[in-house]
Amino acid sequence: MPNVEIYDTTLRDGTQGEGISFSAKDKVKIALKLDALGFHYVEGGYPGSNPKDLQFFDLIKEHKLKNARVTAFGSTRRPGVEAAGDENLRQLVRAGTAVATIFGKTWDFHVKYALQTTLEENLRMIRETVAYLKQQGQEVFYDAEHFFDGYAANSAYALATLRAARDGGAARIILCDTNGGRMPDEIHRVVSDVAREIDVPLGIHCHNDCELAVANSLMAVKAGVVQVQGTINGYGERCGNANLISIIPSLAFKYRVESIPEKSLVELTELSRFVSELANMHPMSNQPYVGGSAFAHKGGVHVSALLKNPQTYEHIEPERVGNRRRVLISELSGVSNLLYKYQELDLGLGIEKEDNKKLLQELKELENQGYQFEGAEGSFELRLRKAFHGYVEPFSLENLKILIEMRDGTVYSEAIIKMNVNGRVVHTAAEGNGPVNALDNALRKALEESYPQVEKMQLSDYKVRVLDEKDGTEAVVRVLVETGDGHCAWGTVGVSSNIIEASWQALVDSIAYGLLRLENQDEDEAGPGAITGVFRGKC
Ligand SMILES: CC(=O)SCCNC(=O)CCNC(=O)[C@H](O)C(C)(C)COP(=O)(O)OP(=O)(O)OC[C@H]1O[C@@H](n2cnc3c(N)ncnc32)[C@H](O)[C@@H]1OP(=O)(O)O
Ligand SMILES: CC(=O)C(=O)O
Repeated sequence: MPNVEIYDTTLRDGTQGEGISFSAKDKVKIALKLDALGFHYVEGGYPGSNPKDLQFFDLIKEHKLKNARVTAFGSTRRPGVEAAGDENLRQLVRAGTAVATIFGKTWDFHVKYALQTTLEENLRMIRETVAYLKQQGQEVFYDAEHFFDGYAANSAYALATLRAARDGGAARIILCDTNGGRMPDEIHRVVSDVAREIDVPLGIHCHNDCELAVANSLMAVKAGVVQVQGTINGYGERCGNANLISIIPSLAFKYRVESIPEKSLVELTELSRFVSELANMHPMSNQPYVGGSAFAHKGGVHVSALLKNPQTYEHIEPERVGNRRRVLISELSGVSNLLYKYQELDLGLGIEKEDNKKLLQELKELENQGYQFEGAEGSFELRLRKAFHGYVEPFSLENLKILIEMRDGTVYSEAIIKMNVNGRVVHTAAEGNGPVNALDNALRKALEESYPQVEKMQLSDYKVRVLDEKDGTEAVVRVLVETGDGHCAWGTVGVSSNIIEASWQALVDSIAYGLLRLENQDEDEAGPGAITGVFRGKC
């Protein structure tokens, strides 16, 4: 038995978040993933709301889940009708889940204004709905909506609503901070009070409107709840729900409270990214535990200590949640950042202290001009190799011409380049959707005979940032390019007051770095003695 059950509502409350919508099939994929990781409950949707949620409940029946119990969500019956005649409840029963979770009103203010019924009728609605669903063979969880607001306004009535749920036969009563406005000390005090009054196992469901949903959920566990409801990445209505991706490792590592099996914790980073991918949301880089920046170290002072002992600036080892440590190169770096990178890239042997200081100064000077190596590890490594390992790009530009022509209202772009590729002069031209695309096409064309591998490299992101807007169209721009080969991705940078030149620098670095990666991969395969492990980027 776990100490705390994890109840995931990504597929219901998560989809109440702005911009979040899953297809029925994607919902099934998420449910199966949560099941595989040992989540205890997966709330699949609101069957009384829409056909897609009903479809999910049909689809999920085709799968045998190993750990999770699927639950369906709905409300208490409408005022003045029989539970058996309520359309929402009919759909809830039709969903055919072992568990039904219903929400009901706790706050007298809501009963009066939202339901527009009497306090007594609300108590009957709660008790009769729970009892009816139980009679239909479902285990019933009762979500006490606005519990903490209701308790603050009229604690006697709020407790009476919980007793109505208990009398109807609820198996769990979940206290909800629906508006997300309550503070952690209050949550602890109120949950402790309720635990003394109500003899049904309690749960917690918090929203994040004061950025406290995780803290409030942890306080509720401290006060004795056995179930925590929340969503992956904290998706949900308004500012979101309690983020299970933070709650689960905090329970495990900070409080030694078991929830999902310990072996699943290393999968949390992957789970977070899997769900953000299906939700079509950018992963949040500063997300605790699993974000790309959660263990990214930038300040030289931090990196210096980290090299001596990682615990100096990390609250846990990143690998425990499937994340990894990163060190960034920037104007805030010290020599320690370089030393860390050398270790990471197996490149540092024999570099003198003075040379490190010189390279660091050069990097800081370049950052002052507008370069940014944080997102351009490819460009950084090329500089490192040029400075200390005699690296020379296998190609160089001799001549470049860009033609832009407006014909019959359409703009045509063409790039003509003359290059030296491995000592051979190559002259090519290519068209493109715009001058940068034409440039990219011409560069690839020039290289394709000597380096057919270039075909595998695709530009996956291209960002231009104007560095000093007040200079208008004369301003210096920074171009950041991300390139991938279907397996890994790497960033490169270019800076100039001419956007074409900045783009060219970033493109050249992207291809040169891609070739270097492949070359070293081949050498890796060639066996011991080869230069190893060049790339540590996003794979
Ligand atoms: C705290 C939460 O997050 S609860 C979950 C909220 N989630 C959603 O609302 C998403 C899904 N919702 C829906 O698809 C729709 O709102 C439906 C199908 C549930 C209802 O649609 P409609 O019948 O058109 O009603 P509408 O959405 O306009 O209003 C909600 C109704 O539910 C009633 N209601 C609200 N809470 C409860 C409750 N606990 N028990 C019974 N009725 C309730 C409201 O009083 C209102 O009734 P009214 O139409 O008589 O004024
Ligand atoms: C039940 C629910 O989603 C809430 O109270 O926020």
